Amino acid sequence: SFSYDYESYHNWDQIESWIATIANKNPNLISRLKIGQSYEGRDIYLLRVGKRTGSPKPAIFMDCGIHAREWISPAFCQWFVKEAVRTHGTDSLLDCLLNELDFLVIPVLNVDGYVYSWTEDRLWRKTRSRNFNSVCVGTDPNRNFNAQWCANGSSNNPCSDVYCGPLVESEKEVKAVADFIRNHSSIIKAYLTVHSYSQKCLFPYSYTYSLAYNHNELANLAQNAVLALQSLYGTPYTFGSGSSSLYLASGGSDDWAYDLGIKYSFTFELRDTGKYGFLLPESQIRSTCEETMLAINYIANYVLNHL
Ligand SMILES: NCCCCC[C@@H](C[SeH])C(=O)O
Ligand SMILES: [Zn+2]
Ligand SMILES: [Zn+2]
Ligand SMILES: [Zn+2]
Repeated sequence: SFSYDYESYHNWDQIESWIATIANKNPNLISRLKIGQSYEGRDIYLLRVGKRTGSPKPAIFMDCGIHAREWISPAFCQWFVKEAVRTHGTDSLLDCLLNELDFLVIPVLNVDGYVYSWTEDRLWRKTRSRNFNSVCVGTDPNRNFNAQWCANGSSNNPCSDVYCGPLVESEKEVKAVADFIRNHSSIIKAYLTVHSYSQKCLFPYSYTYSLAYNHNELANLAQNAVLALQSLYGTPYTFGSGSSSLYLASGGSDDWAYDLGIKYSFTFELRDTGKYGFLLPESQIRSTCEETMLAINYIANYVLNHL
């Protein structure tokens, strides 16, 4: 296969050409879709990973790079796709899962923000949409979904890093992913969104302290996913509902997907717990991705057994 360094961070140009190449090289396992365009006109790509068996298969949706500065997130989505290719035909757990499931992977959702974090401001979080009558740029895409939009845990100040935006789904990136999920909600059985940092596995709700209707199931699943993750290097993770184990946050993608009816919905906060924070060294990409694979595979296997 073509050479690509999965243990270093890549700029958008490199990731965009990786997306094209990995799909072209593996036509029986990967197809590339464009689900929309960013505010600044860049393409937003989705990779459908799974074996073509003719019949439509249940799918797990996973997005990376909602927040620009969280570079370990796109690194993980690339790692995941690489592992699907690498283990194809080996009867690995992932290979077996891919007999029955598709993974719908968005390597970088907030492409404009990602580019900006490479070129101008490494710690940028939001989109790069221009705000009417404000000098401040961008909306927090993870406060822009239609889930108790702009309530507690978000701000209506365009200068805030948790600015909810002028309207629900005001961001083209958010609208693109929400439209895609709405249009495929019958096959999407789980929603996963990958962030950093704080080493947590979170599930709904973040917009309220009320418990999700399958809270106990989600808590057990999160606990076991975290145990699987920890089994590799002992990296300590915590888990729980977003509101209880992190903070109140309205307008989130996970809560929105959950209320749409996708009952397995998780937000992963990858390494670390603050030593490097968003600036996780490249030397930790491999171990972070390897341990996270165990959690994702665990959840996927559970979902497959609970369709
Ligand atoms: N729906 C919110 C899930 C919990 C918060 C996740 C973090 C990731 Se940086 C955030 O969006 O503040
Ligand atoms: Zn295979
Ligand atoms: Zn984030
Ligand atoms: Zn985070």
